[in-house]
Amino acid sequence: MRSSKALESPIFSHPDSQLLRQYIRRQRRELSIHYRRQAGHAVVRHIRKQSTFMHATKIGLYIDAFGEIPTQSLIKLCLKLKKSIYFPVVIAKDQPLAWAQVKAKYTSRMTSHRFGMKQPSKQRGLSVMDLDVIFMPLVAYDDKGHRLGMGGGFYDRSLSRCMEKPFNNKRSHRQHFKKPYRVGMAYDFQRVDLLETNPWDISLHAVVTPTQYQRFNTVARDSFLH
Ligand SMILES: Nc1nc2c(c(=O)[nH]1)N(C=O)[C@@H](CNc1ccc(C(=O)N[C@@H](CCC(=O)O)C(=O)O)cc1)CN2
Ligand SMILES: Nc1ncnc2c1ncn2[C@@H]1O[C@H](COP(=O)(O)OP(=O)(O)OP(=O)(O)O)[C@@H](O)[C@H]1O
Repeated sequence: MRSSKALESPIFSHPDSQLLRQYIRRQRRELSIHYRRQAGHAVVRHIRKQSTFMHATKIGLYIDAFGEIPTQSLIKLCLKLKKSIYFPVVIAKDQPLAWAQVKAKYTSRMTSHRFGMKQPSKQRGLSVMDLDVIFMPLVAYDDKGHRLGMGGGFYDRSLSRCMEKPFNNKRSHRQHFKKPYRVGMAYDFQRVDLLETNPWDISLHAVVTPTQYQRFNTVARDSFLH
């Protein structure tokens, strides 16, 4: 797919997160279903080459809404590779997400949440730190791996628990990160020059777009925190 340049409008050099959210969410909503589907296939072609993904067992995904990168192809791949897949469940506004496991016929056990997305009907599940890799929706990201989400703080709130603890996975030559490995899913136009950051923000290990799989230098930051 064609790459698009990062947004360079002056209003984003000291970005107002709310304005940026509105701007990118509108762009995302206007994409055709065909364009979105192609993007969903394209990201999978990058993901399947990643050893972190191929070695992972428990994968956190999302059910796309709001024009996000579709996850259907990724779900199919995970199931084909016999991985266990988990979807986020919003329990309450100030609570971390619960991660409910979903098997092949996942569509029958979903409910619509009033925020606008579908989620598993189950109100219980794993904690995010039990997952090996988590694919996260996002509104914008920058080259340092900062992530801007929908503004609910759900991912940051959930992931903050992992950052408080020492390395919670057995470290091998392959695993120099704190579980879960955090991968953002984005269209290329969601990259911005520099995002405004907050103390609670938890950055990404990598981002996958239709044109590339980009790793960030998050390892050093993870290590400082234990
Ligand atoms: N597909 C998907 N699922 C997800 C997320 C996401 O970003 N995408 N989340 C990531 O955190 C959590 C849900 N977070 C959300 C936070 C805010 C809004 C939101 O602003 N929704 C409405 C207004 C809601 C209201 O009526 O109060 C809107 O679209 O304007 C939606 C989801 C968990 N599941
Ligand atoms: N670790 C945390 N503990 C308590 N509150 C938090 C934490 N992380 C975020 N929040 C709260 O969530 C609110 C929204 O945060 P932010 O704008 O960074 O969300 P976001 O990353 O865009 O959303 P999401 O992660 O759901 O996609 C903030 O006002 C903040 O007070």
